[in-house]
Parts: sequence; C-alpha cells; structure tokens
Amino acid sequence: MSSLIFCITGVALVLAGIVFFRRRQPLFFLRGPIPASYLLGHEYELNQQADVGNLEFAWAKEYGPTFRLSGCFSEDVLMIADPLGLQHILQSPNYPKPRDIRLIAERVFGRGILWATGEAHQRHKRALNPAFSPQEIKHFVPQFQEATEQLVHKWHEQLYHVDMVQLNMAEWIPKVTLDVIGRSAFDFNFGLLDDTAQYNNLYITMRDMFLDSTSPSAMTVLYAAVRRRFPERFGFKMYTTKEDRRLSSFLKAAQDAATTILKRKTEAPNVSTHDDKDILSTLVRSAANGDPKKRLSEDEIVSGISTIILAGNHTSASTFTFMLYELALHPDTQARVYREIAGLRSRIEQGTLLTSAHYDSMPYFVAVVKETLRLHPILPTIIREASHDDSIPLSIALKDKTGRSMSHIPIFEGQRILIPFSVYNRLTQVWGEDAHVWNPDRFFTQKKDVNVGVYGNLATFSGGVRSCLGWQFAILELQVMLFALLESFEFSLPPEGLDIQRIPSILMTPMIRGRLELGTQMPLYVKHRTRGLMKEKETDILE
Ligand code: HEM
Repeated sequence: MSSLIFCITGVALVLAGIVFFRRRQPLFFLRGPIPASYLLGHEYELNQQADVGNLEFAWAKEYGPTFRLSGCFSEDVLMIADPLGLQHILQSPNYPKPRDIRLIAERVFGRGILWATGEAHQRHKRALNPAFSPQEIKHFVPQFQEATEQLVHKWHEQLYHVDMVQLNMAEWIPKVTLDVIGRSAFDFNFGLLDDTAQYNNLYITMRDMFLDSTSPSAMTVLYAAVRRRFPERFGFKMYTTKEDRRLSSFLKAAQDAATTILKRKTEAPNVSTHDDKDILSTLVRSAANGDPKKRLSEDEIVSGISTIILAGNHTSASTFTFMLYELALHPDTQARVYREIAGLRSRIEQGTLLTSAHYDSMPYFVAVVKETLRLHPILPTIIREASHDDSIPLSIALKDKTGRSMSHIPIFEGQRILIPFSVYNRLTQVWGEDAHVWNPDRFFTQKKDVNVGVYGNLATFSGGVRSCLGWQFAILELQVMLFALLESFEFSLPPEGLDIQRIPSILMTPMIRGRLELGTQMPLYVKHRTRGLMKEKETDILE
C-alpha cells in the first residue's frame, strides 16, 4: 500500500512540475553543462557531490565564472561567480531571496532578520546594528577570552596523564562558540564548558541539525522544486520532510532558550554586567521604541535571539574547525603563526590583557584567518531571484553559444540565480594560478580590481544589503580562539592521516571520507606546545 502511495505521489509531483514549472528558457544563449536528467536538472547531482564545489569548480574551468545550469524540470538557472556581477547583484535590492529560501529561514530561525525582506528587514537591521558596530564588538574581547580559556583548561585536564590526545574538534569548538555567544550577546551562561550544561539539548540539536540536509533523495529534491513553485495556500506546509522536522526541532530548542534569556532580561533589567549596548539589550530596547518603523514585537525579538544563537555559532565554529585542520595539514604554517604569537607575547608586559589591536598587529596570523575563510566558505552558495528585468555587468567577459563575447547578461524578472562563494573565492583571475592551494602569503601580494564582500575581497560573508551582520564579531572571535589555542597546544593529523570530506549541506559539514556514518567529525591530535618550538620562536624574534 505504502509503495502505491509513493508511486502516486511521485507521478503527481512530476505532472505538477511539468504543468506549473514549464517556462521559457531565458538563458538559452549561455553555455553550460548538459543535465543528466530532465526532471532533476543539476539539482540532484549538486546536492549529491562528494565535496562542496567539485562540480562547480570543474564547470567554471570549462565555461568561465558565469554559465547556465538546469534546475528541476530543466528550468534555466544562472550560476555566477564573476566579481563585478556579484557586486552588482549583492549591492542591489532587486535580487531578494526566493520564497523557498525564506521558508527554510523561517523554519530554522522564525521570522527574524534572515527571513525578513524590505521594510521588515530594515527594521530588524536597525534594531541590531548598534550592537554590531566595531566599537561595541571590541568590548566583547574579554568574554571571548574567558570562554576560550575554559576550553584551554579542559584540554589541559585531558592532557594531564598523557602527552597527546585525539579530540573531535567538531564537537569541542561549537561548545566554545555557543558559550561565546551566550556571554557576549546575551550576558547568559549556556554552561557547556563549566559542566553546568543546562543547554546540552540545544547544543546537541544544533550540532546535528544539518544531518538530514545532506544527500537528499531524488524524490526530496523534486518535492522541494515543486513546493517552491506553489503558493503557500496549497498546503505544502502540512507535508514536511525529515529535513523540515529536524530544522524545526532546532527552532523549538532555540526559541525555548531565547524565551528564557528574554524573560531573565525583562524581569531583571539591571542584571547585565556590561553596558547596555549588548545585542540583547539593543533588541529589548527596540520593543519600547515609539516609532513603529523601528519597533520589534516580542516574537521578532525571540526570533532575533534564535537567529544570533545559530548564525553566530555554527558558522564561526565550522570555520575554526577547518582552520585547525589546515594548520594540522601545514605544520610550517602552524609554527610560523605560533612564532608571531610568541613574538607578541615577548613584546608586551606579562599580564597585559590582549585587545583587538594586538591581534590585528600580527600580519601572518591575520592572513591565516583570511585564507581559511577563502578556502572554506562555510555557506558555500546562496540563492537569489531577480525581482525586475535587468542587465548584469561582468568583469570577466564570457563567450555565448555562438562564440560572441558578452560583457553584460540580460536577465528577466523571476530568474533564479546561484551565487557560489566557493567558486568566486577560488577564481584564478582574482587569486592567481594557485587559487585551489592553501597559501596565506597571497594576502601580502594580492591586487584588488573589484572589491567583493565586506572583508579581504572575500565573498564568504556575502556583501551589500544582506551581508553578514556579525562579520567583525566572527573575525575577532576566530582571532581570540586561534591565539589562545595555538599558544598552548600543537595540532597534528592522526598517524594514519585524515581525509576530510566537505559535505554539501545548508552549511558545509566536515566528515571523514568512507566513515560518513560517524556524522560531523574533525578528529585531530592535540599536545602541549614543546620547548623546541620556543627555541625556534626565540631565533625568529632575534631575526
Ligand atoms: C565565519 C563566520 C560567519 C560566516 C562565514 C557568516 C556568513 C554569513 C553569510 C554568507 C550571510 C548572508 C546569508 C544570506 O544572504 O542568505 C550571513 C548573514 C548573517 N550573519 Fe553571518 N556569518 C558568520 C558569523 C556570524 C556571526 C558571529 C553572527 C552574529 C553574532 C552572524 C550574524 C549574521 C546575521 C544576523 C545575518 C543576516 C544579515 C541580513 O540578512 O541582513 N554571522 N552570514
């Protein structure tokens, strides 16, 4: 019986797709790969590829950074990683998130800033902006340092009886970043590193939340494609997938935590230990704003808190996890960063509290953070839709099907556009012939033609009107963690090696090739720093 229902559903999906999806082929003039299947286009293979970017890198090599792909039912999709094209799209309000992407955002975060558009988006942004100014973020440094010190302490305990220990970074680092967010944004202790662990459930839900977003079946891909074409009134919300249910379970856990945080704040408004420009105080104040254009409702504040909990945790944690992987893969880089850290320590008085200026004063250290963000953009692709007809300018001219050179692409309203940050971040035209290789030194020589994004000419934090609000927060957090952990520990690969797969999901997820059943993994060897390196450091300082 169930297989009959399955077949009927499948046929219904296909017919619905064909009837409602069939449209012109507005990008017929562009070159691009031929899809293996009319029904699935490239959507299934993009989601199934072994490592994020494998297919896109190969296509960009063949067709250049701008080409035509097929969505389900052979809908034309534009894939664009051209620097000027990206700048044009990201800076313009005429390329909003499509409805299906907003529905996912709603399912994960509620109706917060990542879901909102137009006036509502501006209201959320206005409410949050004051807490994310560079001056305010600098005040968070002590909280970042405290949370990281707790991790250092925990690892010292693990190393009390042994010289070296294998630890899963994908499990440890999110504990720090969640505690960092709790302390700095909400003056709240999630207690993940001090064994009070009241919020273990939130941590576990968050750690596993994208597991059902990896390797979707062909049926799930088709269902998603049909669902995004139908208005909400068709009742698709009733038919949820495994992924929908898992994402909703995060929303529930995050909203429970957010409600507790908000209640604690409103019942004891003076409990904050730092001044009232922290993220929570800023959000709460917005509820009392007399101007409806600036006021957030209580539900919007709860969504705001849930958004910051996830957007500010998983992203930084995964990026840092990949940074430790690169440092373990490149011991020479690790030693060079450590020498800068030790050099700084030797120049400042003992007991000096480090500030953001100290971290920024180490050029190679800063370049390592940038190179990690370049090679491993944790949100590898975003999706947009043209709300108006337009013409997108290109900095890297492309050849159309007839061999004619084009410097602009005409776009019709409704055009779906994939923006692969992973491809832009590795364009040889921007980053040089070694764009696929780990090389922090590139940031000392790189020339800038078009400035994409908000930091280091990288697309990783997006750009323009919907760029990441927390990018300065993230950079400082990554710097604090890198300094504290490298000062105390050395990281290396297990003796048998470690082949990490960058699994496509909503956020790129690290797993061990051939051992996917273990879930999110980054097992590295950790030991105390040795005297040998201290000697190297002294020599380096003398140089
Ligand atoms: C390495 C770490 C991070 C990366 C790579 C990153 C990346 C991004 C990207 C690509 C977007 C745009 C998403 C889209 O257009 O769909 C975004 C949006 C956002 N991020 Fe981040 N993010 C990071 C850390 C953070 C942190 C630490 C916070 C807060 C504490 C944060 C808060 C936000 C918010 C609120 C938005 C929504 C902005 C808007 O829609 O106007 N992010 N982030």
